[in-house]
Amino acid sequence: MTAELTDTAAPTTHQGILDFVSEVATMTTPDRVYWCTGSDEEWVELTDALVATGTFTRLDPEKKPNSFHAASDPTDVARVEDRTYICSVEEKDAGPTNNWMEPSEMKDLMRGLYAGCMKGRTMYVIPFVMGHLEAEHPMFGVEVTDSAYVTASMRVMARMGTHVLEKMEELSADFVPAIHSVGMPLAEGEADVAWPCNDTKYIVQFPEERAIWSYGSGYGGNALLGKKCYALRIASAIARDEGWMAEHMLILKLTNPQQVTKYVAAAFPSACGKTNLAMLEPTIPGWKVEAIGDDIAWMRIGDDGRLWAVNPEYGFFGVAPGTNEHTNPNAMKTINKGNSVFTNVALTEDGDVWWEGLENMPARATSWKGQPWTPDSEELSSHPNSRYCTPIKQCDMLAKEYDDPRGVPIDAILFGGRRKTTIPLVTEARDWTHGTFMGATLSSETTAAATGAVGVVRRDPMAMLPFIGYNAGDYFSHWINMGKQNDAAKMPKIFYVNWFRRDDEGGFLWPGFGENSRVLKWVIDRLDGQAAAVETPIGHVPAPGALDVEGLDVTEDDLARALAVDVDEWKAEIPQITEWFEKFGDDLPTVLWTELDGLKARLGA
Ligand SMILES: Nc1nc2c(ncn2[C@@H]2O[C@H](COP(=O)(O)OP(=O)(O)OP(=O)(O)O)[C@@H](O)[C@H]2O)c(=O)[nH]1
Ligand SMILES: O=C([O-])CC(=O)C(=O)O
Ligand SMILES: [Mn+2]
Repeated sequence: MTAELTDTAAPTTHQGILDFVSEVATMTTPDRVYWCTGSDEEWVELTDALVATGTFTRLDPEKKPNSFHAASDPTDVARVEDRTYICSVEEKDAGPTNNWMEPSEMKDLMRGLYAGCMKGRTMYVIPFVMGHLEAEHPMFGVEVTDSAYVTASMRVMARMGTHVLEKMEELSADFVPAIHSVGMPLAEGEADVAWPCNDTKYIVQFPEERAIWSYGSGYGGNALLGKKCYALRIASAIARDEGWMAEHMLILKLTNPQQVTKYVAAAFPSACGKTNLAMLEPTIPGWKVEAIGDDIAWMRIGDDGRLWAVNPEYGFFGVAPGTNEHTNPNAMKTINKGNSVFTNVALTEDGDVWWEGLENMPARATSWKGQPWTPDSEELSSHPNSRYCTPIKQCDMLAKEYDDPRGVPIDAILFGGRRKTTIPLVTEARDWTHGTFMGATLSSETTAAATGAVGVVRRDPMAMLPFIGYNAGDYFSHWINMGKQNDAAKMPKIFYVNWFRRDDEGGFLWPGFGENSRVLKWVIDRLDGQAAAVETPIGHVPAPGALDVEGLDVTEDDLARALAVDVDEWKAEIPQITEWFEKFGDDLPTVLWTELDGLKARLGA
């Protein structure tokens, strides 16, 4: 580490922060403590140091200015859901979908792991705020980490630095203390490796205490603790207590040819299309999409009784493979401006990055594993969960409302998953409770965003399965109550979409990406009753001819199959939903059983 980034004296009088930092330093014994400022000089020093240790490779500034390639340890590539715990005081408060351990037992165990774990390293102190610093109740955090990579990434993903620390001091603010260590202390004189980590991993949330302890991984949601750990797991517990919602949702602004504006939030599981939808380029003339968020939405009832959403993040942590000028031109423009970190993609000979699905396949490259790669190689050049980390402000199509601490009033919520069968392109819920049923029974094939088997259908309620920071049965009740306690007419309408239905040969029935604007149009037109729908056992679907398919290159047969409600496929779903609901015992709101009974009756099941 360069001389500049060493032992900065504590730049705050906030006693809670001072105590937290000194307690962690005493436990983990770093060689140095560095308080992050968020300055440009700090970025230069951090990234220079990361280049010096071999973690970063600087990309050609002509292609990607001020940008870097990183390759993780091949065992540390995604969120580790089996190592993720909700350590509530009572086991039942973690519910049947979370791993649990008694908090003091977990703390004893982790204190053992943390003891001396930062030896030989610098401990970075990152004061950050999720959401706006000017919010009515700013949501502060302090992450301490022994990873310069995490520090550089947190600078992109969250508002952080001296101005945040000063505000915390001014308000004597509460904050979420978040401890992160890669779990690889260095002995005297021992050389570091490019991606330190530990085979033992724990990603732990203490929901009552509002604290996060993470150990052993340097990757993504395991390590950038403002994201999944705070803005979803801890925030969902806070939101339940305070009557708001923390959801795994993109937020977009949609403007129609008559300049009428609507706001849509959408919950899809990891690697199921949130970033792509948030940055969509409509294929239908006169329509415009602007992005507000691509992963997380915090939603509160406003004075007007509507549900207002903000994106608490400051950057995009997007899936690289599949991203290209056709599927997501706006992501390409954003990353091409530079100031980005690319992890686990291929490095080309001319100092750029490449991944599967990107244009201009190189004749030779270095794979994410550091091996020579050519188009004939059997292995992929990039890990399927490789990511770009890029500042949100670089996105030209970011809506101006992103900067408004009040957020935007949501008109429609979409749930969606990755299903080869059964789930039609789009279905409208009858009401909020039915929409909650759709969300609670959401299913999707697993992806590479988490370790474990890929392509297995699992229930992923509201796309929050790995992120609900408390009992999922109580979470469903909270959803139901949000509808009951507020003016139903002002709550968003709920829809269920599936871009991933397949034909018999395994091809997608629906072209997706920009063409999804046609579905958004139907959704928006439904809000004021302009688009026709037919009632089916599972909800309202577009009436024949109601979906705008002008100029769309899809056969009538494929379109019909994408939209079809197949009663037999749905009957097969019933035992799975029943089994899923039974997991929650008495904690499942009875109205969800009533919804299931209604569905069964309508299907004749
Ligand atoms: N077939 C098809 N694939 C899509 C569509 N939208 C996105 N994808 C693919 O799905 C993968 C993940 O898309 P993202 O938009 O990054 O997913 P995400 O939900 O933001 O993922 P996380 O960042 O993990 O939360 C990429 O490989 C995309 O190319 C679509 O409409 N149709
Ligand atoms: O958390 C991560 O590592 C990446 C992400 O956005 C997700 O998995 O939903
Ligand atoms: Mn995500």
